Amino acid sequence: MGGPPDGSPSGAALRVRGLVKRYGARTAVDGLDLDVAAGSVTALLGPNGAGKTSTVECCLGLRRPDGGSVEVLGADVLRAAADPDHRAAVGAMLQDGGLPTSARPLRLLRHLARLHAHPRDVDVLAERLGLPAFARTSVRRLSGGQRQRLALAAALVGRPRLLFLDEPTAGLDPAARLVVWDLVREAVAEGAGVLLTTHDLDEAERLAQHVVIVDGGRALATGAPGVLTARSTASLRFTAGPGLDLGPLRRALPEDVVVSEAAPGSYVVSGDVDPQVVAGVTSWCAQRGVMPDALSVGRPSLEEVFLDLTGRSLR
Ligand SMILES: Nc1ncnc2c1ncn2[C@@H]1O[C@H](COP(=O)(O)OP(=O)(O)OP(=O)(O)O)[C@@H](O)[C@H]1O
Repeated sequence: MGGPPDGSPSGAALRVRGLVKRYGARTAVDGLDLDVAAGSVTALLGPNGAGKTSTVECCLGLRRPDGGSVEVLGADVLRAAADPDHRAAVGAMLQDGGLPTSARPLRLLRHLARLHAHPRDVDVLAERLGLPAFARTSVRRLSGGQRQRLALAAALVGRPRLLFLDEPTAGLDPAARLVVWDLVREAVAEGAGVLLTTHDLDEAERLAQHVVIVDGGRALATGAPGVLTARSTASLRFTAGPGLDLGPLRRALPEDVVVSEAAPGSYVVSGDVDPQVVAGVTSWCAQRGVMPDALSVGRPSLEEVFLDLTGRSLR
């Protein structure tokens, strides 16, 4: 058996061009482009039904695309899926696990490690993910979070050069989340390319160098998290009692400035927010005896950019 494939000459771990996936009359993925560079994380973000899972399944060779191309470590995905060396170089942690239900966690990990040329140290990996606490429990009896930690260990144990992580920290406690993030960063530092699907924008901002926001199977925006947030204009936010009458404030501000109560007691002033607008808001507060709390002016978070683009929240 040869070593793991080195990837394409460009260093791309994954290259997707014009991907189309249809289920009967429904088009789940509609001409999507996607890149994962070696040694980096690309986050695929989108609301429910956006086409993320279909995309990942096409990239893993689990579904045949209806159009476009998918290159995995420099080879066409369907050829790569049929080649054991390529398969060994790709790790995946999927929502429905795919772990054998009668297996015991540590025995399963040791078995998987033996299938790879340069596996991670099973005991160290298991310890970090807290697997020894349920080493004797069969997969079918594990809790959701335990199964997830085992699935991540199984995806990482062979030191994959391309790693698919589908909501890796959903439902994990905060301490386990930090461990998962550390493990992902370590895999990336060793040169792995990671495609991360997540509903957690904080996770995307922390881990990803590149973000693709999808909806309706199409990319609505792509770029570094900082670039995506910098594209949007600054807004002013403050909290105060809910239900303030915003009519007089709207009339006091320029027409292109939008004032809204995004959630009860949480106010957003967006548009061309300049010093005059800030002064207009604070003097309106002063006239009404309103003490604005947590008043800030700044670029929106990735979460707000996402909401603007898709009109939907991720959660
Ligand atoms: N096997 C299937 N047969 C028919 N339609 C499907 C199938 N799988 C997915 N779809 C449809 O394709 C669209 C995209 O689904 P997909 O699961 O790829 O989205 P997603 O972004 O992963 O969603 P979620 O965040 O809810 O997991 C949806 O409209 C879904 O109903």
